[in-house]
Amino acid sequence: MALRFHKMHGLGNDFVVIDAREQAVTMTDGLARALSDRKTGIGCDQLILIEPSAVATAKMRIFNADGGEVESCGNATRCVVSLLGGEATVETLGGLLDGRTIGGTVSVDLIEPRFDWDAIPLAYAMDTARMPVGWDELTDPVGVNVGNPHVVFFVDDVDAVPLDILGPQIETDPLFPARINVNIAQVVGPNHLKMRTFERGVGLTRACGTGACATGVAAIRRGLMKGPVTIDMPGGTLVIDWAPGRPVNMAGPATHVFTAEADISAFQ
Ligand SMILES: N[C@H](CCC[C@H](N)C(=O)O)C(=O)O
Repeated sequence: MALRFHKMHGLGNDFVVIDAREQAVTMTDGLARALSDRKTGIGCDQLILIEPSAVATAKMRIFNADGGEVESCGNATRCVVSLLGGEATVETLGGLLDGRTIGGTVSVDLIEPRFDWDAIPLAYAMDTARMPVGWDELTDPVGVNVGNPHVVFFVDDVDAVPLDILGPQIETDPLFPARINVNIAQVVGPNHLKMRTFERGVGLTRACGTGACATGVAAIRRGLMKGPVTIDMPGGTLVIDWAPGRPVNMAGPATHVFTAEADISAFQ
């Protein structure tokens, strides 16, 4: 079966984007995992499917590298908005997301963040502004759902944290019944953060759009700063804006690397 796909990325968080409105594609967790594999497949952090929508410009389905379908993906949303002509409403499991292109930057409104323990979700009630939990040097995090679940730890030096070791422990802790995206952040200036993410279902990525949104919201909610917040990740910088009662906004680049066609019958 010939499959046409776009290889894209948002600050190095990379995607295989398949437009299922123009070709018949039956995506399964197994096929998503196989295509995402960097050694035996095409290779990406997330596999993205564009489908028709009755309520938006298009529907976007998101499959992590482990094959699991999830609610939201900020960097991929910018890529899909740019593919759809630079202005679009994108339907996801995490909500309807409005995006527009301003200069070379794609700006997307995610949802209004949710902080209730059972909206993160957590396995039991606790204050999500200062969660009384810890894993080695990572303690006292903020829990927030921006369409998908995130925990945010503030640390003195993000580069000194063994996130490759602590990330998987936290991601799969029973406290998080849907697992969790793990973010660590360091204040490097007024309204300026440096952060790294261990993503649910993927691992360490060069950038995480929803992670940056969750981290910017967490810093503002903690009173560390006000929006807009500049956030530096290993793959580059996003600007996050939010105030209580509003959707969180993320602005940054979307890169279309190439379009190709592949015979994927070996995967079926
Ligand atoms: N790993 C995330 C999905 C992708 C998030 C990230 N790539 C982004 O840009 O938001 C999750 O399981 O919720």
